[in-house]
Amino acid sequence: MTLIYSGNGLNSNSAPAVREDMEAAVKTIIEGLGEDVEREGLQRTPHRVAKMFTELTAGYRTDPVALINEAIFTVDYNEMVLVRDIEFSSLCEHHMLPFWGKAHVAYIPNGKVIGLSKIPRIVDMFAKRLQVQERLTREIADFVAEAIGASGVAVVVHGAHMCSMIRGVKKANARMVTQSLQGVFKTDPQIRAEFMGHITANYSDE
Ligand SMILES: Nc1nc2c(ncn2[C@@H]2O[C@H](COP(=O)(O)OP(=O)(O)OP(=O)(O)O)[C@@H](O)[C@H]2O)c(=O)[nH]1
Ligand SMILES: [Zn+2]
Repeated sequence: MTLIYSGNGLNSNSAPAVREDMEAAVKTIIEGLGEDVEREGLQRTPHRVAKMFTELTAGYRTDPVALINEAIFTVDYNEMVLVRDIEFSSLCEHHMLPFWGKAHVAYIPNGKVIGLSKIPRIVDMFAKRLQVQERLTREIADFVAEAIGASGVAVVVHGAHMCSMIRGVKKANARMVTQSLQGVFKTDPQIRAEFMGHITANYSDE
């Protein structure tokens, strides 16, 4: 299997060492705020922040082949598969502030299905990077499409962006909705309508 998004081969489970130059950069920011970097509460903050950003960008170090772990199965099923309400958090690439929300990922198989848990793992691999919501949405769809050769893929993402909630335009209630519709989801209005119906439905187990 060839995958378009190759990781750098590192295993995302082993936390990488925190770079000292990142800590120094955080220290510079704290000093720029006029704070005393040596006071007790701030002494380890450069280390904590560098470690935090490394954790929040673990997707750069996720190996996509290890993620899928060959969990692609031949199944005689050619109807929609949908995993909805996948919570995610990411960092906006403009401000490095969080954005978070839910992703809904559907596909129509073409002979192959993918392990259920792999869909949220794919969402996380692309969310844990510096992102814009549009690219996140597109990358999830492209990856699923290529991994299983689906007849169609649909991804809808709802996001709340802290950078426009607590600063700047300060619209705490505004939400961004993005979508990537590929294959039959783009060409067949009925399949698209079924998908939209499933992601807006209230199921009794919720
Ligand atoms: N399209 C898109 N824009 C985003 C996303 N996250 C943040 N932004 C926007 O990126 C833009 C950056 O605009 P700039 O004018 O360069 O930055 P700024 O001066 O901080 O802008 P304001 O947020 O308007 O104060 C802002 O409009 C943000 O709302 C995203 O996921 N997608
Ligand atoms: Zn932002």
